[in-house]
Amino acid sequence: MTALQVSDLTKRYPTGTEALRGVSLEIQPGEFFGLLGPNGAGKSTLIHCATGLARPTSGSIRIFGHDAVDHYEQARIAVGLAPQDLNIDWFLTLEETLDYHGGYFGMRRKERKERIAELLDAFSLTAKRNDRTRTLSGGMKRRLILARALMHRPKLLILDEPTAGVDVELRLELWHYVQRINQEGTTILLTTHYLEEAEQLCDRMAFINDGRIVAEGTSDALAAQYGVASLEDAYLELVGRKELSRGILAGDSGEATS
Ligand SMILES: Nc1ncnc2c1ncn2[C@@H]1O[C@H](COP(=O)(O)OP(=O)(O)OP(=O)(O)O)[C@@H](O)[C@H]1O
Repeated sequence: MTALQVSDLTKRYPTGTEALRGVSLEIQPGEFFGLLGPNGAGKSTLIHCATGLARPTSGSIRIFGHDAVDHYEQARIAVGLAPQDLNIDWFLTLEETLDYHGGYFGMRRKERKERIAELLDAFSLTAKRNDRTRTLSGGMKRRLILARALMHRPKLLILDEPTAGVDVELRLELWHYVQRINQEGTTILLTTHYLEEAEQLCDRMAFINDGRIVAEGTSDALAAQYGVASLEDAYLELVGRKELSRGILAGDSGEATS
């Protein structure tokens, strides 16, 4: 069964913007799949449609066979979302944050308690379990976001630019965590602006531009499709060299990609 099946999806916002113009995509169980594209390409809109935060104008989305548009409940249970923005309640402790999330997804008290202990340990957060989330460091907040997304044992984890604005050390640490989650069997959809990140983590990826999937495959296949030597060159063919000169492909630590 396909983990995520998006068929001919369109999304027109009330403003008239056509954010998605017939997107079709399939991600297989266990895959680590990257969605790459410039600002405004439609990545967040696609994620919002797949997580029930936005309603597509037309087309269909199935998550492990469950309709994610009209009968969302089963599909929603199969998905964990780690959003780009740190949308945490700053007045809750770490344990409460995970506990409320588990409760929302219908987990029983005993199951929640066990899962919280397991996740706090896996993400090296046990010592902080009774602290309020606002006292955490940036890296700990990112790890908590990941732990919360995994709390209800989703089969598909969606990571929306998980390392945007983080330093190199934390980026490597987060890569390590998400690779392990994938190796343990969770399917992952990652959006990122960092080509190095996509190359390190993803089995396959797709380029999205102006609401359309314009290329799809492994890093090597994408390069071959554009007749260039690397993923970076293929991406530059897609977005044009202007974006690179504005620094969008460079990490926050200042490491340049060309
Ligand atoms: N709620 C909204 N109402 C109207 N237009 C929107 C809304 N959300 C996004 N858009 C528009 O839809 C298009 C796609 O935006 P989207 O946020 O999906 O792109 P993105 O690829 O995630 O970009 P970024 O990399 O900057 O996050 C853009 O033109 C954007 O301005």
